[in-house]
Amino acid sequence: MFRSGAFVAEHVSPTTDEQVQPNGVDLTLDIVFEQLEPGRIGRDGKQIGDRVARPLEELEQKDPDTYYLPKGAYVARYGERIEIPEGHIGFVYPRSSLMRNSCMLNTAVWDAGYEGRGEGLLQVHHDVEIARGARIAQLVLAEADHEDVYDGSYQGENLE
Ligand SMILES: O=c1ccn([C@H]2C[C@H](O)[C@@H](COP(=O)(O)OP(=O)(O)OP(=O)(O)O)O2)c(=O)[nH]1
Repeated sequence: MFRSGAFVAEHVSPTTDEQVQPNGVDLTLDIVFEQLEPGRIGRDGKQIGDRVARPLEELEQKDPDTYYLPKGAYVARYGERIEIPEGHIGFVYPRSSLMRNSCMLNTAVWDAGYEGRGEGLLQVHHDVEIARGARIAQLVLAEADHEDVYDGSYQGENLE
C-alpha cells in the first residue's frame, strides 16, 4: 500500500505545507551538475565521473537563483533530506509540469534504511528555466518487505 503524503512528510525535511501532496511530498531542486568525465560501472564496483555544479545565472538581465538549462542531461540534487523508513520502498516521479515542459527526471529505487540528499537524472529535451528551490519531483513511499536495510556507498550522502 502507498502511504499518505502526511506520512511521507515525516521522513522528508525540511518540508512546507505546499510540498505535502495527497500521496507524497514534493522535492525541490538544490544543485544542478554537469558531468565532465566518463564514469564506470564494473562487475565489481563503480565510479562516478567528475562533475561540476552549473552556474545559476549567466547574464545580468536574467532572474537570480535560476538555472537556465539548454537541452541536455544533468544530475539534479534535491534540497531535502530523505529517510526511507524500514518496511518501505521509495519512488520519485517528476512533477508533471516538468514533463509538460519537455523535461524528465529519471530515478532509481530508494531502499529501506537509506538516508541522505539524493539525486536524479534531469533530462532537458527543450530549453527550460528552473528556479533553485522550485518543486521538481514527488517522493512516494510504499510498504515493502525486506531483509536487510540499505548499507551502500550513498548512505548519508550530501548531509552537511
Ligand atoms: O533516483 C534515485 C534513486 C535512489 N537514490 C538513492 C537512494 C538509494 O537507496 C541509494 C542507492 O541506490 P542504489 O542501490 O540503486 O545504488 P547502487 O548504484 O546500487 O550503489 P550502492 O550499491 O553503493 O548503493 O541512492 C537516489 O539518490 N536517487
